[in-house]
Amino acid sequence: MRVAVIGAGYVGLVAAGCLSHSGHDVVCIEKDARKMALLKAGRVPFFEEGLEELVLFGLKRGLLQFDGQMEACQDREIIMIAVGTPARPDGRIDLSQIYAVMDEIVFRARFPQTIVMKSTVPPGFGVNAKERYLERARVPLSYLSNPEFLREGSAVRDWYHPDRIVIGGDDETAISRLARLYAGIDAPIVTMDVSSAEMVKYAANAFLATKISFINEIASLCELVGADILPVSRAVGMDRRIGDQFLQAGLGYGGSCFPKDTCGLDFVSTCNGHAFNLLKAVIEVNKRQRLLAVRRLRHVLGRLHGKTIGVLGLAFKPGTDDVRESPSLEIINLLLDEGADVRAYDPLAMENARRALPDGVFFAPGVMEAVTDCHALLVATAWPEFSTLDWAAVRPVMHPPYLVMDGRNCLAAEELRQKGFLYWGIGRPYPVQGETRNPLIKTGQIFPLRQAVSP
Ligand SMILES: NC(=O)c1ccc[n+]([C@@H]2O[C@H](COP(=O)([O-])OP(=O)(O)OC[C@H]3O[C@@H](n4cnc5c(N)ncnc54)[C@H](O)[C@@H]3O)[C@@H](O)[C@H]2O)c1
Ligand SMILES: O=c1ccn([C@@H]2O[C@H](COP(=O)(O)OP(=O)(O)O[C@H]3O[C@H](CO)[C@@H](O)[C@H](O)[C@H]3O)[C@@H](O)[C@H]2O)c(=O)[nH]1
Repeated sequence: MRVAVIGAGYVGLVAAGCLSHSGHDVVCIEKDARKMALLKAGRVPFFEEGLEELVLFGLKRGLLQFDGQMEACQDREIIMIAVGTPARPDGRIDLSQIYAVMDEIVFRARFPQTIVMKSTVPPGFGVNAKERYLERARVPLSYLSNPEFLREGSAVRDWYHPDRIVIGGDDETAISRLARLYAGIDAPIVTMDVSSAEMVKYAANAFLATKISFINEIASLCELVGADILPVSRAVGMDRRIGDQFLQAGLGYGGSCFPKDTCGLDFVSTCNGHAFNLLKAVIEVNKRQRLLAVRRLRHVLGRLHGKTIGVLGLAFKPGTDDVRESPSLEIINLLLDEGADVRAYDPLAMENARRALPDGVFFAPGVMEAVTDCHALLVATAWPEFSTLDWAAVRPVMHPPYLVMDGRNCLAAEELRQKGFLYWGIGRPYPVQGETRNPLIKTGQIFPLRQAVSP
């Protein structure tokens, strides 16, 4: 089929690469000139496992093209929109990129086409869009909601093996056309109305974020009562009704989706007169997890001014170079505010982090350079490179108290303790001998949740 994908970001480029690999004739339209130059040369502007190979393959077979102009979508049966929908500071979703492409599509349409919304847009958007845009078009245009559930770091695999394909719309012909596009993918197709499909996306992300904040709350309780979150979450997750995924306690969720989509859904709720208190608490707990790391460093080291902290991991999760809403970036900013010297390292995300962080951070060329002269280390991203590090070689280059704060519970705690580190994980037993309770976690007192969530 002849397809246009608008936006060559994580979603758009994966869609374009995978669809062309499946034999469709795809043009991917991207307005950023820097990205376009890279793409035309067969290079992917961000790291995503397996994507560059797909792009090169598509270019070579002539089934994938890149274009900087919207004219390129004029002769396509299907137009997929995959531009950004970032959050505004108040939580409202910024739909300006969507409006701009919808305007262009409608203005240029000369024959019936199907518009497929891959971007995450708030429930109700599609219904409004039909009135606002499609009724102005000179030719009949169909509109389908087709939310995307891929994860960064495993995006190509997720594209080919989704749990389900959700299609929202009322035009049966357009739905069948889109289903044919996905013919090579072995997944159930679930159809519904447009607003419901839009809601599925937000509900799924909000639920996954809820699981994370829930387990982080249990982790805090574990520290208070002297329990250990690792066996707790493992055994809780073995209940098939609960499932073992998204139960890893840590510094909280980051990335370009969960933070914006939880706040976006909260905003939609408020606009509709509904106080989604559960979701507000999920968001609040997530904010607290990041601050907890700084409070713990202060608790062990005293004043952070003049102390050297190594931050291992800048990407919001392993397997990506994306630093959008990365917990470690927020923590680094807080550490800098307190006068700490920060040495940072990430196997992939150094360049993006350099652009996002203020001056004053030392970006180490390797992990050993990052840990040298540090009083404390914070592991903020669970890169395998950190769990397999030669920790025996780390201690001699550090200063007392040799604190290792494991923000992702990805290190071998006992081994590190034996090697003379003061190891502290999230929801793990408090490291000071003779103490079972962590004196820092008094959720109700420090973060008066009830006050924070009241409308
Ligand atoms: N990143 C993910 O893992 C993921 C997963 C599922 C859904 N989503 C959703 O998909 C959407 C896209 O996310 P993303 O992470 O791929 O975004 P992104 O910011 O990585 O990419 C968006 C791209 O669209 C381009 N663009 C914007 N306006 C354009 C225009 N008028 N013409 C051509 N190109 C234009 C931008 O330059 C950018 O390259 C968002 O709504 C997001 O919430 C993201
Ligand atoms: O048990 C867990 C699992 C994840 N995380 C954190 O949660 C964040 C998001 O992780 P993940 O969901 O793996 O990454 P994303 O690529 O942001 O993918 C999410 O967001 C996408 C955009 O909407 C959706 O398409 C995906 O289905 C959804 O998983 C990261 O900071 C992780 O460190 C945890 O803290 N604990």
